[in-house]
Amino acid sequence: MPTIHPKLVEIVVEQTPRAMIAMLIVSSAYVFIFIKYIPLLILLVWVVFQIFLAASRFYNIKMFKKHLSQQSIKGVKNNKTLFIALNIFQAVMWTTSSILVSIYAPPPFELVSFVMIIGIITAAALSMSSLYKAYLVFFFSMIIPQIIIMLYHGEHQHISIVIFTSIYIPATILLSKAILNSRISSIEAHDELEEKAGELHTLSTIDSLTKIYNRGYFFALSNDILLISEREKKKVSLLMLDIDHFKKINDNHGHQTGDFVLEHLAKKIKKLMRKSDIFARIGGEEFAILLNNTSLKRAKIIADKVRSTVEDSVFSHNSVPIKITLSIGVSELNENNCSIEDLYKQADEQLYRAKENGRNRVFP
Ligand SMILES: Nc1nc2c(ncn2[C@@H]2O[C@H](COP(=O)(O)OP(=O)(O)OP(=O)(O)O)[C@@H](O)[C@H]2O)c(=O)[nH]1
Repeated sequence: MPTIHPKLVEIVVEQTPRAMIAMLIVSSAYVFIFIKYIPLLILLVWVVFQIFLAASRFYNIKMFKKHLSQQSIKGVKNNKTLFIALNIFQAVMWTTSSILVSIYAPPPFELVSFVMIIGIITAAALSMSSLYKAYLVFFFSMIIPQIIIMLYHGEHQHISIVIFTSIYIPATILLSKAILNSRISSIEAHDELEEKAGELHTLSTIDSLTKIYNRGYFFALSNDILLISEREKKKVSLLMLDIDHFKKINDNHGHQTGDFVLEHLAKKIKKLMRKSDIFARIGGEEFAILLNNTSLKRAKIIADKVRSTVEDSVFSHNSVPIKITLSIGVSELNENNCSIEDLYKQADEQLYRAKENGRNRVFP
């Protein structure tokens, strides 16, 4: 059985309170028109039932909303069943109103009552079409008794109305189906747009090989973090990491092995980082880590931990063991290095020194 899109249910939930208010207005108009003819006690009982029904529907909608937000499948299913049951009850109430008119009011008031019911059914197409089956149940529970009442009166004008109603039935069903289809298309378009936006966000922020942040996003994110850290007077450090002699890995084992090493190195380093650290691939075999709330002294300890972990690791690709080392440059946020570009420039210079001093080391 196909499941109904939760957004369709949400539309019904949103529109029902408005439909209920309209229903109470029509009920008041009915009382105002027919108080002259229908005995007060009967009318009072009818009104009490209508109010009870409105309260039950409001309560059901409230629970519907709650279960939707809790994503409770069983709760939503129960609310949907109750929604249909209450609509049938509502149809019974309006049929009763027409029967009362037929009994107590003089002709042609049965026609006034008929027009009122047709108006309710048409307006309900707007609020209920999203739950199409529920609308069909409501539609037929409302229209069939009306046809029977018209046939019961049996005059030429009543038969004429039944003839027009039989044309009106498929037209209204088509109208409600069209409303449903247009809502489904707009929901689908919206979902597709959200999905595309998500994909675009990933493409613009994540490096496709290593699945960590890319250069552009690293600078954008780091800029924001530096602004907050400066305001809160917190220390921030930057590590620039570069694989030593990476070219040799590509040359000796092939580009695919090089890619494998980059991907698994990123995974290994990520495990060593805190959630608040910003880890990114800056380009080629170069990575950066922005360490939040971390002094230069502490950053050097972290850098050396990363360096020694990588030195001790073996990256096995197609049963070929690959060993690599890292050179790491470290810089700290201070009055001379106050932008991410300054921090990056200084860490890059320190990285150059780490390379010059023999590689597989942290500088300073
Ligand atoms: N497999 C693979 N290799 C890459 C990628 N990006 C850059 N490289 C390679 O990384 C190597 C970098 O070489 P170099 O800049 O000479 O640096 P290095 O060999 O690591 O030497 P040092 O940095 O001086 O220790 C080049 O061979 C690039 O082709 C990539 O995405 N995948």
